[in-house]
Amino acid sequence: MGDIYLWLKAGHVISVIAWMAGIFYLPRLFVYHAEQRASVPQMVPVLEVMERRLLQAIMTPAMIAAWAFGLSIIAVGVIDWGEVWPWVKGAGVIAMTAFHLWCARERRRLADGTATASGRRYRMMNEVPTVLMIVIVVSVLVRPF
Ligand code: HEM
Repeated sequence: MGDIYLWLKAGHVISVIAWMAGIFYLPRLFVYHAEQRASVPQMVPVLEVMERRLLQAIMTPAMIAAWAFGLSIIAVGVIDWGEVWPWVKGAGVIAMTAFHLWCARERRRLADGTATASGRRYRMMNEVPTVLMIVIVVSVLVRPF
């Protein structure tokens, strides 16, 4: 069992890295998209392709893999649900997934021209996954509660 647990954790960390790489970068592309739309319109189709590929080819498969590996680790049965940290991590992960879904919705809105958010708003939203990532990693590795 020890072996499979370690392989599942390796798969989990690898897919989380790919998911986080995309989730930190996609809102940056939204900032360029919102701010350059009027001044450099020839950038728009390029940004749309970059956003779609990043989300559909990298982030969504990586998120599904992170969930699948994470739930498999839980199924192996090593989590003490009497402690607080698994619940804090779980809340952080659900919030991260909600942020992913917000990104997917904004990508669609930017592509069909119905997005209303400013570059400044996308810049602020860009901080959300950073805060969540810190909460998740500290809760699972330091376990302060
Ligand atoms: C997608 C849903 C997720 C589920 C179901 C999940 C579940 C788990 C589980 C059960 C463990 C093993 C805990 C232990 O036995 O020590 C774990 C470890 C870990 N997870 Fe997740 N997780 C998810 C997402 C994330 C995310 C988004 C991050 C980072 C932003 C993350 C970072 C980590 C880290 C750093 C570890 C510790 C690896 C180690 O012990 O070396 N997880 N996760």
